[in-house]
Amino acid sequence: MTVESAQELTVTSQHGKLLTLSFTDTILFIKQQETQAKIPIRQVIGAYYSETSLDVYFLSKEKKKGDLSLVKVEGKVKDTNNAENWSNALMDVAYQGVKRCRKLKVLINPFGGKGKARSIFNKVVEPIFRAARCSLDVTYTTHHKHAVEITKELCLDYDVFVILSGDGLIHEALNGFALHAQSAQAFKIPIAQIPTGSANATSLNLLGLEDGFDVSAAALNVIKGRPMKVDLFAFTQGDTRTISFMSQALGLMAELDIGTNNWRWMGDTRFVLGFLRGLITYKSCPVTLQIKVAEQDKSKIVEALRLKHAGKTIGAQSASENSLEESIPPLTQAVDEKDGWITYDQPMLFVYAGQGPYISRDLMQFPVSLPEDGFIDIAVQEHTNRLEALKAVTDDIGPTGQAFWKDSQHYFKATAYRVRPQTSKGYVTVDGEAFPLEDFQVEVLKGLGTFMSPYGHYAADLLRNGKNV
Ligand SMILES: Nc1ncnc2c1ncn2[C@@H]1O[C@H](COP(=O)(O)OP(=O)(O)OP(=O)(O)O)[C@@H](O)[C@H]1O
Repeated sequence: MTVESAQELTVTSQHGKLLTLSFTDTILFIKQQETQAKIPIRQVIGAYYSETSLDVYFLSKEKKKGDLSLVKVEGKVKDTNNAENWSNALMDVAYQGVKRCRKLKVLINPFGGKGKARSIFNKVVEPIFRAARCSLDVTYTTHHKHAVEITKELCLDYDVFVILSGDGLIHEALNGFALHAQSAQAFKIPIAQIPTGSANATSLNLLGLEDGFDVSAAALNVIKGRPMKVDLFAFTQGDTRTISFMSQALGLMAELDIGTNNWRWMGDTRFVLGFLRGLITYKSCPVTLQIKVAEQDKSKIVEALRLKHAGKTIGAQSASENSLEESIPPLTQAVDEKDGWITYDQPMLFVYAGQGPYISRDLMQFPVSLPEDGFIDIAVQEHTNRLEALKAVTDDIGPTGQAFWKDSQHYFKATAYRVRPQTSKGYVTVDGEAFPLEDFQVEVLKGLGTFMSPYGHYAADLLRNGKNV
C-alpha cells in the first residue's frame, strides 16, 4: 500500500484522552485536541494491534538538540475492524525496503569508554531492540581480544553484529572475521557501533557529529540501517598481518592515543589533552615513508569527492577490487618509483593514514575519505612550528576538516604505503592499538568490510561541511 494520507485511527489512552493517529510515506501524525506531533516515519519502529489495544513505538527528541528516546503510545481502539490493517500498513511504510525483526548478535564491553555500556544497554538500547521485535544474542566481553574469539567462530546467520564499545572492539571483530573458516561471508555481516567507547569514530562517521554519540540514533541504525561496503587495510609487520579498518598513526598522533589510555575516564577529552601535551614536547617522527600514490593534488581530490556526491563514478581514480589473498610485494623487495611509488623522508610531526572523516569529535582528519574508493588517505604533518600544528585542532578547523588545506599538511590518496622507522623509540598504532615501531606496510582491501549505515555514505565530509545530509 502506497500511502499519501492513510485513514485515521482513533484510540483512547490509559488516561482517557482521545488520540488520532494517521500517517503518510514520511510522517506519523499524532493528534490530541489542538496539538499535533509529527514523527519522521524512519523513527517509527513498531505498531502492534492485539485484542482492541494498539501499541505504537517510535524514537523522538524531547529537545531539538537532545538525543532520541523511545516513546510508546498505547490505547484502546474504537474502530476495531480497521485496526489490524492500519497497523500493518504503518509497519509496511516504516520498514520500506529494510528487513524487520532483525537477528542481532550483541557484544558489550563493560569497560569501554567511561564504563557505562552495561547500563546503557539495559536502560536504553535493549528496550528499543525489543520494541522493534529484534531477536538478541548478547555476550559481555570478559577480556582483551575476546571479540576475536567470538567472531572467528560466529554463526553467519545474524543480520547485524552490534558492538557496544569503542573502535577497539570493532578492530578485534574484523580480525576475528579474517580468521573465520568462511571469512568472505563473515565480512559481509554488517557491523554497527553503539557508541559507548571513548572516540567512537565509527559512529561519528556513520551518523555524523550531531547523532554520533546518541546511543538511540545508533540503535535505530541497527534496526533500519542498510549495509555499506567499506575498504579495509592489510597491515603487515614481519610475517604478521593485521586487519585495520580505521587508521594507522605514527609520531604525535600515536602517542596521543596510547599515551592517554589511563585517561579513558575522561571520554574523548583525553585526545585533545593528549594532542596539547604532544605539542609541548614537539618531537619529530623520524621515518622513511614510501607511498604508492594515486593522487596528491588536493584540488583534484576534492573534485573527485564532488563528482562522487553528484553520483558520478571516479573513473581513473578508482582502484580495482582486492581480496585477502592478493598482496603487494614483501618489504624486502625494492619499490619501483616508476610504478607510482614516491619516497617522503622530510622531518614530520606525524603520519596519519586511514579512512572515515572523523577520528574524534574534535578532529576530522580525513575529510575527503570515501568508504569504498579503494584508497587509503594519508596525512603527513610537517615538523614546522607548534602554532601551525595547534591550529589543526582549533574549534573552527578541527571538526570541519579545514586542516586539509594547510600547506604544511600533505595529503595523499594511495593504494599502499610502507614505513621504515629510523628509531625504535615510540609506537605505531593500528586502529588505536599499539604495535612495535618496526618496518611495516599497508595495502588496501577494497570493499572487504561492511558497516550498517543510515545514509549509504559517510554522514559528513569536507564538502558537507561537517554537517549531516
Ligand atoms: N572485559 C574486559 N576487560 C578489560 N578489557 C576489555 C574487556 N573487554 C574488552 N576489553 C578491551 O577494552 C579495550 C578498549 O575497548 P574499545 O577500544 O572498544 O574502547 P575505547 O578505547 O574506550 O574506545 P575508542 O576505541 O572509541 O577510543 C579493547 O582493547 C578491548 O580488548
